[in-house]
Amino acid sequence: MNDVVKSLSPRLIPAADKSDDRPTREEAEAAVRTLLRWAGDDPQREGLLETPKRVAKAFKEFYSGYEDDPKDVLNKIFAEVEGYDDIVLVRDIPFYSHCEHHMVPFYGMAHIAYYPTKGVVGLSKLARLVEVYARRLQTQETMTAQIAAAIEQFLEPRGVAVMIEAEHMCMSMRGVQKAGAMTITTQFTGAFNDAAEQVRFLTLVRHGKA
Ligand SMILES: Nc1nc2c(ncn2[C@@H]2O[C@H](COP(=O)(O)OP(=O)(O)OP(=O)(O)O)[C@@H](O)[C@H]2O)c(=O)[nH]1
Ligand SMILES: [Zn+2]
Repeated sequence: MNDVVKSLSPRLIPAADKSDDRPTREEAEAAVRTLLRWAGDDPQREGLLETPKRVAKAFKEFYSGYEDDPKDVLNKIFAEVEGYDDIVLVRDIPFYSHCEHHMVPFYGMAHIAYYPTKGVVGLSKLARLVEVYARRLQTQETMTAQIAAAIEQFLEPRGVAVMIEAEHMCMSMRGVQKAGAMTITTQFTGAFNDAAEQVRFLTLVRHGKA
C-alpha cells in the first residue's frame, strides 16, 4: 500500500462518528434563520418562512455521506470472472461536493481504475463510493485519497488509480473569481506507481482506448 494512503486510512476509512451532540432539527433551522439575518434578509418574510426547513432537509442530502460506510458499498465481490485480472476503469463519474473551507460546492468528474486480484465489484459500487465521500465536507485531495484507500482496503487490488477533475465555486463565484479554473488530483497505488501504467490510465480516461 502506498505510504500516503496507509497514513491516511485509519482516519478516513470508517464512517464518520455518529456523535451524541448532534443538534436537533429545530436548532439547525434556528441556525439557518441566523444566517438569513447575517445575509441581510428577514427570515419572517413570507418567501423565507419555510426556507430553514428546506435547508435542513437539503443538508441531509448534501451530507448524507456521513451516514454511509465504504465497507457496506464494497462488501460484495464477484470472484467468477474467468480469471479476468486486467484493468477495470470507470470514468466520468459526476459528483457534487462541498469544500470544507467555505461550504460552497465543488463539482466535476471522478475516474477510478483498479487491477483486480480476488474479484471485482459491481461497477455501480465505484460510483456509490464516490458518493460516500463527496457527500461530506471535503477537500479534493482528501476525497481522492479516501476513494483510493477504501478500494485498497476492501478489494486488495494490484493497484488503484483515482483522478478527480473539479471546479471549485469558492474560486469561481467569490474570492479570486477565476471561473473555469479546473483542479486535477490523482492518487496512484501499487502497479499504478509505474509511469507506463499511469500513461495507460490517463489514455483510457481521455480517449477510451489504451
Ligand atoms: N487544497 C485545497 N484547497 C481548497 C479546496 N477547496 C477550497 N480550497 C482553498 O482553501 C483556501 C482557503 O484559504 P483561506 O486563506 O483560509 O480562506 P479565504 O480567505 O477565503 O481564501 P480565498 O479563497 O483566497 O479568498 C483557498 O485558497 C481555497 O481556494 C480543496 O479542495 N483543496
Ligand atoms: Zn472553498
